[in-house]
Amino acid sequence: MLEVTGLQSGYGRVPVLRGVDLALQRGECIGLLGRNGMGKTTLLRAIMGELPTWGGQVVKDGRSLNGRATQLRAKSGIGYVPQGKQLFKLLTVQENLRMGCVKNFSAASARIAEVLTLLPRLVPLLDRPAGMLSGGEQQLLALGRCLCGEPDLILLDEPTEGIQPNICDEIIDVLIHLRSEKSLSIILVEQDIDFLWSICDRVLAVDKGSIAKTIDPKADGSTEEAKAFIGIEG
Ligand SMILES: Nc1ncnc2c1ncn2[C@@H]1O[C@H](COP(=O)(O)OP(=O)(O)OP(=O)(O)O)[C@@H](O)[C@H]1O
Repeated sequence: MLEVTGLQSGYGRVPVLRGVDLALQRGECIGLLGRNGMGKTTLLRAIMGELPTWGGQVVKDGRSLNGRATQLRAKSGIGYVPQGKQLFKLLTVQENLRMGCVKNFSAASARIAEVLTLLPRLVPLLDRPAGMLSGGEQQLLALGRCLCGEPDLILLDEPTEGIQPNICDEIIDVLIHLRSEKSLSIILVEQDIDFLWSICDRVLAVDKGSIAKTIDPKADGSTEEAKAFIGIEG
């Protein structure tokens, strides 16, 4: 469903992605792992069209997305939950969810109701400004807003950063459910190896703007391999 070939991108005139290749099937989850500044966020942003494609191709469901604006990529079924969440802090939870209904605004109420069945913790918070939620609640809202766009592929950038374990578990449960019930495809940037290993079919190790190796989470010694790659002892 997604094929990225030879993708090059960066900031200003500074190259970051130096020819990234990856392919993702429907219902598959791949993780991106790597040390700080290696290009993981840049890769998600380039797939989403927030950064220009300098070389290579991003193809979804057989159609090239090169030259297509972020909004059109969202309409093609890609959802993005950026690091730092980028919520509308002064708008309520309900209004933020409404803003996410990019595919079919006229059916927003029904879609929001559906998303709230997956994220019931947001129900009592619907009238509260997003800026007055806890960090974990904001993360759930960011995921909920993304799901309101009815994506079939979501790009998640460090969803567990700085949040409590119980909310991490809720996020994992929702992702596992959507993957198995709706064949949602996921690209997940995460530093938390347990999280990656709980959900990913493959983990791609990103180094200096390209994919250095592919790790099979089911293989013996794979967590040690991952820790060695990002420089964690033990
Ligand atoms: N807005 C920006 N303008 C210029 N350079 C940037 C910008 N954002 C990131 N960079 C640079 O691009 C490189 C890759 O950054 P990126 O955020 O993709 O790394 P990352 O692998 O996601 O790291 P982290 O784990 O720290 O989030 C880094 O050298 C970074 O300093």
